[in-house]
Amino acid sequence: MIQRIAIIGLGTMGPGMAARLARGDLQVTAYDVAPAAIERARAMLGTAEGVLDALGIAPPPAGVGTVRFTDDLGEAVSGADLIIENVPENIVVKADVYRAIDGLIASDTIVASDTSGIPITQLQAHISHPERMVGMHWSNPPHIIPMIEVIAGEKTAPQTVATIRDLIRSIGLLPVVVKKDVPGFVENRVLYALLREAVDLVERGVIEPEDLDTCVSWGIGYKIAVVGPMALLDMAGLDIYKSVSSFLNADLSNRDDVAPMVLEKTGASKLGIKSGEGMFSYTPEQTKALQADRARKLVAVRRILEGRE
Ligand SMILES: NC(=O)c1ccc[n+]([C@@H]2O[C@H](COP(=O)([O-])OP(=O)(O)OC[C@H]3O[C@@H](n4cnc5c(N)ncnc54)[C@H](O)[C@@H]3O)[C@@H](O)[C@H]2O)c1
Ligand SMILES: Cc1ncc(CO)c(C(=O)O)c1O
Repeated sequence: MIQRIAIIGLGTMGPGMAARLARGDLQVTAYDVAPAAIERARAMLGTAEGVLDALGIAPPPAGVGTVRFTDDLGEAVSGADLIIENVPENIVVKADVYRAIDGLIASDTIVASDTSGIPITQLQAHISHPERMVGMHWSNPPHIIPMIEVIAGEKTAPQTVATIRDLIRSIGLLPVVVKKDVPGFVENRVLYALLREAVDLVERGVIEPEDLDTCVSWGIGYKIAVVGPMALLDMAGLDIYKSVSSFLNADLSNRDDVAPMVLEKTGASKLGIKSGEGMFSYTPEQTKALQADRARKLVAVRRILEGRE
């Protein structure tokens, strides 16, 4: 049974994840190699807890768990039943972490990666006892989005998958077990198909970025939150999908490299909210207001989708 969890890497994803797990009466230790990231995460924890209150996620009868921050890797993983690796999407960086923890943890401690899409089979080549490694892919913001993908690599034991699936379920979240270890798993394969086309349309001047967002959020996103893609095919009619896809599929972007617009912006350190500019520009005040507004709307929509309002 999982009771103690260590989170390694406290950037965009770590703090919300820590808050959500503690709300499930789990004891969390949170570690990052960068002291500034630990301080930022400490500050973000309270905000995430406020959002969990607004979502009406009541602590279990046993009470709320704890989140303890540490700058010592050994202390972070000591006695953990589960380690969630949450460091940058780079196999070299992730493999360094697995090597660093390998001698510090028991052979049956489960090691989960929040990778966005590196196959688990590749990751588990860098750890001893690969049967205890599993993909546990959260979606951002992790304290608000309830779905988590669970992915087995070639060497993952079925029991490891079952333990993580049951843990997710036990704290009121929604596990989805992905049946094949394909790059990007399922959520990001679908998301990146959409993002490839969206970037291409903006890059080719078909539409302005603001209008692209209006079109997709109101035309597709709002609807797809209620009617998933498979159900949408039935709602539209498979005959319509057959006719449209017969001419449209061949015209969709099939770019197999990164779009020049994205390379240009990342090359100029325009990374989005985290750097103050990306597709749009953000002052620190705007960022704060935007994040609060998005959290408020996501909470309201989720409550309605769950039939709680
Ligand atoms: N950002 C998203 O929307 C999102 C969503 C789901 C999954 N993910 C995945 O989660 C992982 C983390 O993503 P993120 O967006 O939180 O990244 P991030 O860059 O915001 O944060 C990564 C953190 O890891 C820390 N770090 C780097 N090396 C480390 C080490 N050796 N030991 C401990 N800490 C270390 C960094 O200091 C940083 O704070 C990635 O694999 C990413 O693909 C990201
Ligand atoms: C652009 C992008 N890439 C990856 C992920 C998750 O792995 C997300 C997300 O969760 O929102 C994302 O937006």
